[in-house]
Amino acid sequence: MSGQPALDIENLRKEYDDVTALDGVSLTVPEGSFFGLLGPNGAGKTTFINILVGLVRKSGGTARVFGHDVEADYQQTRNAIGLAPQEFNVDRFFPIREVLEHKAGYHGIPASEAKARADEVLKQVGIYDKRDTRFDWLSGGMKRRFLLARALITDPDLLILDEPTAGVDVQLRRDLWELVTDLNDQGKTILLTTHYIEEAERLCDEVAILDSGQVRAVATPDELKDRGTDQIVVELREPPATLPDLLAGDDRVEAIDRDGHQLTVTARNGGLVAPQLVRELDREGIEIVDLEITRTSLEEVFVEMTRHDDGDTAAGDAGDGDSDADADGDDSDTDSPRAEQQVAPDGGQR
Ligand SMILES: Nc1ncnc2c1ncn2[C@@H]1O[C@H](COP(=O)(O)OP(=O)(O)OP(=O)(O)O)[C@@H](O)[C@H]1O
Repeated sequence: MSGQPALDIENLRKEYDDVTALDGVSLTVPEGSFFGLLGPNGAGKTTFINILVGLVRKSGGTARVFGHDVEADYQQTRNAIGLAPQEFNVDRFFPIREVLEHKAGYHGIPASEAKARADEVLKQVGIYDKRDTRFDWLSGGMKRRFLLARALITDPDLLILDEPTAGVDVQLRRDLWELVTDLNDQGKTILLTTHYIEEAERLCDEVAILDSGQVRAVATPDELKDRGTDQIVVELREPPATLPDLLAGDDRVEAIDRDGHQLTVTARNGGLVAPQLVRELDREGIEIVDLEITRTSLEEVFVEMTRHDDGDTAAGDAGDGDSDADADGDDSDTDSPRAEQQVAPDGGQR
């Protein structure tokens, strides 16, 4: 335990010519947490990650990883992070165990230990029997597992997973969820970016919603859902022609609509409003036949928060998992990353 937050980000900015990718992002990610970074395409998630791993130089603000400044203390920062990127930027010509050994060597792990470590992480992600296979020959799901193995080779304290389940089938997604949950239980801090809202909801203690380079909210998935509105739909047996004034003065209630025998109440915290509604109807002698509460989904809250004035929302992005990030953020892989600039270990730009 370092005693420092895994991420301590203040007023982080990044401009690419006339595009502002990060517009004053401040965030704290506690050590040991499972933190989600959600945002529509172009929100700035990849830029944020690339700054952490030294692939993109920030334009302003500060970013610290377990207390290490990402630029001044590049090597310590980089050694603390394991990144599983979206793109398959892997050396395709060597057996995957060798790829892992090279990467371990790059991070200063002696050759004698590197092999054992490579075997260990391959077993951990369930592809040990493929150790002598080239990356290109792995199935899509195994490739995702391999990226995770590569991120784990240095036993990092912070694991960054950039769309780890993009394009994988349901079974593998569940396997990967189990794996990363175990890693988090073992003490690793996890930063996850995802388009799958269900994934964030299941896995994350806390999520930040990033939109147009700004943090719109940081909260637990449940807290975010509480910000949305729920619907309480009540079927009444013999309602009077005119209903009494229900839930008067309750500022959680946004609307009450009646359609024949059906009453629909739109309210925040529907689960808490419903008992009051039942009491009031009972007091008025109006019998309830059926009552159903539909909770707002995290996806609805997300769409609402990232809705733009032009009507463009993040909704179309949910689930497509398609992006063009391309870096695992160190020099140990031969394929060059799509970074606009790279920050060298000495803090200069490559
Ligand atoms: N190297 C670059 N040069 C110029 N503009 C860039 C560069 N990289 C990113 N951008 C722009 O910065 C903004 C943020 O992009 P970024 O890739 O960080 O978003 P993202 O949230 O990761 O999106 P996605 O979900 O599609 O991966 C976008 O407008 C993008 O076009």
